[in-house]
Amino acid sequence: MVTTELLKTETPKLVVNNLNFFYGEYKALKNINLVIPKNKVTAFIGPSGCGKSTLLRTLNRMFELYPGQHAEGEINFDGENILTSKVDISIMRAKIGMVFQKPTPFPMSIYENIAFGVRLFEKLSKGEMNERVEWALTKAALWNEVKDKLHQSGNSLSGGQQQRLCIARAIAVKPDVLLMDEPCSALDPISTTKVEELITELKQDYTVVIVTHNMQQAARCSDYTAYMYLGELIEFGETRQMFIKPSRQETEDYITGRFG
Ligand SMILES: Nc1ncnc2c1ncn2[C@@H]1O[C@H](COP(=O)(O)OP(=O)(O)OP(=O)(O)O)[C@@H](O)[C@H]1O
Repeated sequence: MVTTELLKTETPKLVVNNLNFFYGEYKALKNINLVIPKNKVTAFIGPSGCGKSTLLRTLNRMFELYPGQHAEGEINFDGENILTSKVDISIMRAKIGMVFQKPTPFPMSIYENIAFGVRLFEKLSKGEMNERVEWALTKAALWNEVKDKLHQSGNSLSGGQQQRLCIARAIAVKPDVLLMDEPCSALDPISTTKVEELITELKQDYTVVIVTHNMQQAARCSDYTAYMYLGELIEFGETRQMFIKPSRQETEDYITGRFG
């Protein structure tokens, strides 16, 4: 129902149909059906262990890096099911980029952190690469802080700057979708505000999906929210609506802190 309403106003970017996910025998996602709208921020919320990160990692097949994990069903990305074996995984992961909970700069310079991934996909001249590095760092609201020290190690930056560097790295390969797994949980309040502002700006160009434990963060940053519990999608809808008047009692109990 919500999906039908949503499709009247939004363009779907990712469409999840009958998705089940298994860690070995354990079924961690149960028949998930969900539409992620284009150029919007969608938040996954729910109590610890409900499957938020699992769902996020399924959206670009990140789980395949680990043995014994598999997904069944469909995840249509601009109409192509990315769970089929025909898909070129490295191209798909460049289109559906990921930012992790802990900032993970590569052990190389700030400049190389950006250029490294770009070189895997494109052959740019030195001048074009310089432009791309500046563009990505500007988009990630980091350029002014690092433009005079591009050849210093990425690890020399503060935690908040490192996380923006990781966002710049993901953006540099020109993805369509950015998946963010609790991107602010290792950051101080000022860095968190910067990254939240950045997320709001990024949706002009990208579709953003964010996992968060922080209700206020979901309310501040997202347009749509999915509430999950025990591997099931309980409710999905407009964030404003869900926080004012959720349609399910379970969602209300979680949002108001009565549960979880
Ligand atoms: N590598 C794994 N092997 C086996 N089970 C796992 C693995 N990772 C997660 N699980 C289980 O899958 C379920 C969903 O976990 P997931 O990490 O997706 O939840 P989450 O909602 O992101 O939790 P949190 O908010 O605590 O990060 C949990 O029951 C968890 O114990």
